[in-house]
Amino acid sequence: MASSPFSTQRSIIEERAVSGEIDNRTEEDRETILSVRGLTVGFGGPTVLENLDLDVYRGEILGFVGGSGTGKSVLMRTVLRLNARQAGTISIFGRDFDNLSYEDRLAVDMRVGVLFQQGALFSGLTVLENVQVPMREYLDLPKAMMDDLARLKIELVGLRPEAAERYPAELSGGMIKRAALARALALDPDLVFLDEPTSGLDPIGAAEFDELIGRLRDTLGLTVYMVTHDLDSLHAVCDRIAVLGKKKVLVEGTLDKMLAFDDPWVQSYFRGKRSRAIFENAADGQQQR
Ligand SMILES: Nc1ncnc2c1ncn2[C@@H]1O[C@H](COP(=O)(O)OP(=O)(O)OP(=O)(O)O)[C@@H](O)[C@H]1O
Repeated sequence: MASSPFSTQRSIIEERAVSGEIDNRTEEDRETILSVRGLTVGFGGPTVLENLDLDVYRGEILGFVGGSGTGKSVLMRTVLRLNARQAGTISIFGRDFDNLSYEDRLAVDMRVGVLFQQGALFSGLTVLENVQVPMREYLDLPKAMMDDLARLKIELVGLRPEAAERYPAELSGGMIKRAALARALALDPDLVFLDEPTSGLDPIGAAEFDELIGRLRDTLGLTVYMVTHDLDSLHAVCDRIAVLGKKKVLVEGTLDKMLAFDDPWVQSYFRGKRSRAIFENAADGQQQR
């Protein structure tokens, strides 16, 4: 839903609340929004991903982690059809991508937003114009309407209205991430991919960004696929974690499952000094409440 540029954020929230999309569903009735099966990707040499399976469920924030160079970006780019694959199927919104017509692919693309690492804003365009890039690509709207919609998105991500007229070089790191998020939300997507959204932000900026992601998921019913190295983000906003290793999804589930999983990388990542500090502080905070 929500691909119409005419729907306001309020109506989206109301529709989703009425339709029961924003609720606490049990595991059994989770709707799979993205399903990857048997995915193999390589670039001529050894494969980067091999026979990988992954499901992403509607309304969740999935945190995707893994050692450097394990293929997190390759997986995301392959799902977005920016990389070729040697084998495997990708179903999105319940439809196998390989069997879609050109028009259906465009319709699927409109329901997906992407925030690339470093924001990837066009330096020669203002924030407003950057947010309008997907609108120009997919929609045929009068300029005044695109301006209104872009300003709405800019407000939605917590940027001040004046930011609309600024160029990327005039923005702080946190503002760039927010502007890139506004662009990812330009077409009211159902699913957003975020590639290391908090990298390069200071801890306060990163925490604010996490809070924004959580709030957008809660209010818009977004599904979020977030590649991250940020343990704070995993703890603060992710409902589920997936770990990439040995060319596939090594383990997925809750933090408790990660802590119990017998693998050297998973153990050092989730039981390292820094992780212990984050998780123990959080546990103390909960006990004191
Ligand atoms: N277009 C490409 N051509 C050849 N090799 C590639 C290409 N894209 C990625 N790779 C290789 O695939 C492997 C996985 O890269 P990828 O960028 O997905 O890792 P990552 O898990 O995202 O790492 P990081 O956390 O450091 O960003 C690397 O060895 C990389 O060199």
